Amino acid sequence: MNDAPRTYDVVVIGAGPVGENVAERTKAAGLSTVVVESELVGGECSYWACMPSKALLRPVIARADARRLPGLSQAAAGPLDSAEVLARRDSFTSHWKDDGQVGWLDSVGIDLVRGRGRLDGPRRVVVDTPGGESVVLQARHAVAVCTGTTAALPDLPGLADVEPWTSREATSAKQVPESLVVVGGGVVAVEMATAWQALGSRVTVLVRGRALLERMEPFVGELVADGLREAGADVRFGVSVASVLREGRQVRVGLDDGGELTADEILFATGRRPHTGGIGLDTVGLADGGWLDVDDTCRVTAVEDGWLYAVGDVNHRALLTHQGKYQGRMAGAAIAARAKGEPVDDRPWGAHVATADAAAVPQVVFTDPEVGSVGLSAQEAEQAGHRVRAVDYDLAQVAGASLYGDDYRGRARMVVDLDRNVLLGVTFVGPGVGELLHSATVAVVGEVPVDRLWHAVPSYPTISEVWLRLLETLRG
Ligand SMILES: Cc1cc2nc3c(=O)[nH]c(=O)nc-3n(C[C@H](O)[C@H](O)[C@H](O)COP(=O)(O)OP(=O)(O)OC[C@H]3O[C@@H](n4cnc5c(N)ncnc54)[C@H](O)[C@@H]3O)c2cc1C
Ligand SMILES: NC(=O)c1ccc[n+]([C@@H]2O[C@H](COP(=O)([O-])OP(=O)(O)OC[C@H]3O[C@@H](n4cnc5c(N)ncnc54)[C@H](O)[C@@H]3O)[C@@H](O)[C@H]2O)c1
Repeated sequence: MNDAPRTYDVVVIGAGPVGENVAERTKAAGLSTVVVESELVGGECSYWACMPSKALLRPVIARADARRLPGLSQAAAGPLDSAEVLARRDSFTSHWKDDGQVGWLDSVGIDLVRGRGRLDGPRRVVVDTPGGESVVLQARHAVAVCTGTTAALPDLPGLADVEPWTSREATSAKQVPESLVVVGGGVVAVEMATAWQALGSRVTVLVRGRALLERMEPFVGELVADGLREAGADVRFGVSVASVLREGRQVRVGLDDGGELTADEILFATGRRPHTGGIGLDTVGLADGGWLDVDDTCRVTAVEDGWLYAVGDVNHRALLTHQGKYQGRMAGAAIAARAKGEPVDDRPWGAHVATADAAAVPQVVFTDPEVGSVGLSAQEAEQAGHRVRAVDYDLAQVAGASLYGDDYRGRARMVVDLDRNVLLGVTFVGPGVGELLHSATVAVVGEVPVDRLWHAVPSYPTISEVWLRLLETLRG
């Protein structure tokens, strides 16, 4: 053990997208900063989540769009070249090598210590390196825990022997299984079912509840389920896995309704758990393995003296890369302000708080049809005590949408706060809506009065004209 501590202003544990952003902000503010990483710099997002999944999905969605256009549909009628799709996916993960991201850390002057970091009392981090050494890091001002999440698996006897797919295998598999069972009805389930079905697997989706994407507006799950079924997937609701057994190359899956399935692989897309086990939380008075509660500057509320921050997935505010990076920018700025004795602007929407986490989290789901949503659903808004009106519009009635593809199907909803005359949430479902979402995010975050939205004129003939139709529907 190398006991002599190396002292930095800021120590960041975990170099995923969020840890990188915290470090970038504190370093840019003139604070010496070190990041600790146990696997690959860039984190889950770069190698086993956002990037590989979207690289798999992009050709799937492009082909689906092409198939809706006479003159092009014939050319897009054939199967995807799965080898080419997987090869392009591999290039987007830099073949699971992090040299590029390490080069970026070097270029901005952030130090990297490879190994598993753990807290060892206030402001002190011990890193167990791959070479068996221990490196001690002492923070003058702050430690930021940015260790993310791992897949949560259900407690099924014999599950480990089956070697199930998690999001890691679903995004990095080198071959297309002939058949795949997907368990879960969340974002990972619907995106990965979309990808592997299009790449040639026979996909069965097992949803224990009654809908897909349950946290979104109810019509979202219905349209995504229709899309999956039309693509050939078998989507079943109200069914859970009761047993699993690997027999040769097949997995035998017993269902709680007495049914049985066999498939080459089974993917559990059943949520996430925090990557906080064994990272020394107990040495600073916190429970091992839990989510970390933070204030709006991402400072851990239960720790004295305010030196510990938890940023990104690990604080459970919004499990999304863009939202975690936003938290990273805010927390990094707050750490720097506090270190320099400067005022911290922690009023809502201030320079040092992640206010949007509660009011305006945007998310795009890359299925066919795509989904884009921001802010509160109508049900969430009502439960929060707002007096709201949900305004719906059939996207097929928008000229730009019908030009986008024949037999266009989609829907839009805006949730209007009737007392303040602003939008609390917006949801779009339909081909090509992902790039539309930021207009809604700006409207919600900016609390743009509905009367002023009338002056934001959408270009003709784009899908964005749905904004005008929603306003007309609201006015009656
Ligand atoms: C299949 C899938 C697809 C997704 N797609 C999207 C998407 O399209 N858009 C989107 O916004 N979000 C997406 N997400 C969510 C996104 O991946 C996460 O929100 C994001 O990765 C969180 O970033 P993070 O930095 O908090 O954590 P992570 O990316 O998990 O990074 C944490 C890092 O900490 C390291 N670490 C952990 N423990 C230690 C330790 N003790 N010492 C040192 N290092 C440690 C890990 O090795 C890792 O590198 C997806 C998730 C999945 C599973
Ligand atoms: N495009 C994107 O933005 C994107 C893509 C993928 C993932 N993500 C993020 O990653 C996070 C994780 O996604 P996820 O889909 O793994 O989690 P999730 O929480 O969104 O969905 C989990 C699903 O599994 C089901 N489930 C949980 N336990 C189960 C069990 N024991 N048996 C059967 N079903 C069970 C739940 O009912 C739910 O349908 C999400 O918060 C999401 O925001 C984002």
